Amino acid sequence: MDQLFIINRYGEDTEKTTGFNEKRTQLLTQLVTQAKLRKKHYEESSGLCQNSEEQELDISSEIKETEPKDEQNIFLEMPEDTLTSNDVKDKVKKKRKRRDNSIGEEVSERHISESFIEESKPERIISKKQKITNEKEKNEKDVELQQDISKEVFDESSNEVTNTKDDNLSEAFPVLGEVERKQKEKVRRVLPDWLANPTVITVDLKDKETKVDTFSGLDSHLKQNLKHSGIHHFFPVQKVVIPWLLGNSVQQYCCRPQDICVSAPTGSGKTLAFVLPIIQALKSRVVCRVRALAVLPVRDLAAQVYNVFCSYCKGTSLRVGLAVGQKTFTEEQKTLVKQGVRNVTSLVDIVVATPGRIVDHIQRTPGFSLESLRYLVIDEADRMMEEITHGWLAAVEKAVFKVSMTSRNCPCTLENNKRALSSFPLTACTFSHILEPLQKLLYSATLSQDPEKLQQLTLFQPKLFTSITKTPGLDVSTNQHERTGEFVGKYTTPEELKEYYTICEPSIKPLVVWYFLKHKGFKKVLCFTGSVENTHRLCTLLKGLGGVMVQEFSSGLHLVKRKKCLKQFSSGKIDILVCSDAMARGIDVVNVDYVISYDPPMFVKTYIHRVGRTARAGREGTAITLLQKKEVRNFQKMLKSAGKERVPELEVCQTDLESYRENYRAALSATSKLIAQENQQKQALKNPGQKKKMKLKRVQNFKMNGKQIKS
Ligand SMILES: Nc1ncnc2c1ncn2[C@@H]1O[C@H](COP(=O)(O)OP(=O)(O)OP(=O)(O)O)[C@@H](O)[C@H]1O
Repeated sequence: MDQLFIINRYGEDTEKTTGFNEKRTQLLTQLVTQAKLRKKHYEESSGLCQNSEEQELDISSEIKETEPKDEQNIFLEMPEDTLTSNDVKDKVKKKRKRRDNSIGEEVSERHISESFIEESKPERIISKKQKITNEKEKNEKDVELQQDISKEVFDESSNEVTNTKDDNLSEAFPVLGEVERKQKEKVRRVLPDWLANPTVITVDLKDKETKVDTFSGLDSHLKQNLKHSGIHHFFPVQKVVIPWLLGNSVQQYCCRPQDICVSAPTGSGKTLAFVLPIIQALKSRVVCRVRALAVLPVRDLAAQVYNVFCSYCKGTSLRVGLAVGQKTFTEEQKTLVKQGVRNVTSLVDIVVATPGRIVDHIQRTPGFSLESLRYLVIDEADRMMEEITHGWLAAVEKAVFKVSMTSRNCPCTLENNKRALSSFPLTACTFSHILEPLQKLLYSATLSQDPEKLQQLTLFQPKLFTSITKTPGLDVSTNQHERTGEFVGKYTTPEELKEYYTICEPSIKPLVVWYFLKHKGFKKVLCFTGSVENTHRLCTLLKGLGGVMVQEFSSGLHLVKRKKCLKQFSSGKIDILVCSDAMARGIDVVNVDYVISYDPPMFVKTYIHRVGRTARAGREGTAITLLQKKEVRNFQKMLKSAGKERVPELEVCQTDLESYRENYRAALSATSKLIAQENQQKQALKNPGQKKKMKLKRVQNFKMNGKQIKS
């Protein structure tokens, strides 16, 4: 733009200015001689800066002569090349002053560039003028001459720059520090030793090597319960973690057992990997006290784990409690503790809870004690770490270590707690509960390695069990963490999972989902949307399209209804369950064949948990993500960050879709009307006046209908 402007400006000015050609020729001749002089001068390489300044001032005074009368206006708009001689002088002075004040590497850099600017200013003006003359053919010769000069001068200038840098500048301006800028090396994450050197488990769920019958360490009633549940072989994560925990279950009087973190793919049987060893370790307890606490992020997950504990505790005297806020607080209190005449006793050995509710009981349920807690299970550990800021773990630990942290781990320090013990009669039982150490067991399919978050968990000598699959092309080398900064098998997905993406415009996404069901015959589909609103809208639209059994699954549904819904889905009565991400984590829905991500997941963890609802326990499963064309790159990038190969595209035949378009349009308009009506009703319910009117209307309708029925 500048250049264009100058050309125009000079073009106009030259026409206005008389005798321009003569002056230009004079100027050019002057420049040739100056350039030659300078060349000579540079060769001698002395007094360079002074020289250039003089020349600059000479030339700028020449320029002033050629400038138009309307100087002020032009000054406002003009680039600095065309300033008047006084301005140029001022500028040169200012620059020199600034330059003198500056230090370090900046000094030398700025000086080099400024000296270049100073030297080349007149030449640049000339080269711009040259363009004007180029337009006018009569000055062709001048142009050629001028080009030669410019080239010569430019060559000299560049020579000068290097020369200046080498010789004169270093003398004139002392260079402090290095001029060269080194490229910063990327900061590489160094994992703590326990994350960098985990126990690696190869997850092959089809491996039938470890039979339940021959597995040592578990009681016969547990084995019976396993068989009742149709489990005859242990999955790899169970095969490794259960014996390790059982080995630790024997009380160690002088040392606290290591805490563990288990990272294994979705549906690989992590729940039984803590349920079985806990039951086995506690089954011979004498006094009923809370000895195991499993904390899960949401009510449904807690209820699921509670059911697993209950079914495997059959045949033992162990009792399990649930604290998730499903019942009223008083009702829940009654299931956890019993108020006696003189004291309060625990009614449960194992408690499954959500973080908020357990804190409530610690604070408000008299006699609810965690002082005997032996196992603290943190399932969906990465999600639970996010909740830690709410202080649930601190509250639990405070309740656990009420006696004193050291006395729990080492009897040698009991001396220090004489005062605490003096209020109790000393029995074997008193000592046993004090000596029970606490062990934290963390489980997740997407375990976080954020040191800050892990730090908050206050793990004791943690040990990591991680899983890898035998997928070809997967990097499973033991020093992988050195290159990627992540522990081996951080985001492992089931081997049986097939992943695809489908490109489609947002406007036809519902049609594509319907097409999969109706045209491709997909059954037992879980469809994830990004919000509860989208869930409702899609569900209504699919119902409108007809021909498929659709059900909405959201946190708005009552727990009983949700259970019923899942049952119907597993038995095949429902073709597609539309849900939000509330359902993505941990929920074990039997027989999900397809997972469709209607709205693409925002985070890789969300993706892993969503697709993990299928291909569970060694079954086959398919996951399809609906994407716009522009989203594909980011999606692939996200999966790459999880160590996955490129996911292939599943194309939808457009001509097949076309045949359903008419039907789709009708369903769309019906859906928007329906949703508008629903919104109106919701608004009306918010307004008390309207609420009364609607109630009256309903009563009237009811009376009318009653009369009609009677007649
Ligand atoms: N050894 C086994 N043999 C057959 N099925 C098993 C075995 N162990 C667990 N299962 C079944 O596998 C399914 C998934 O188990 P589980 O819910 O424990 O997985 P998970 O690893 O916790 O998954 P997520 O990370 O999604 O919570 C359950 O239905 C469970 O009954």
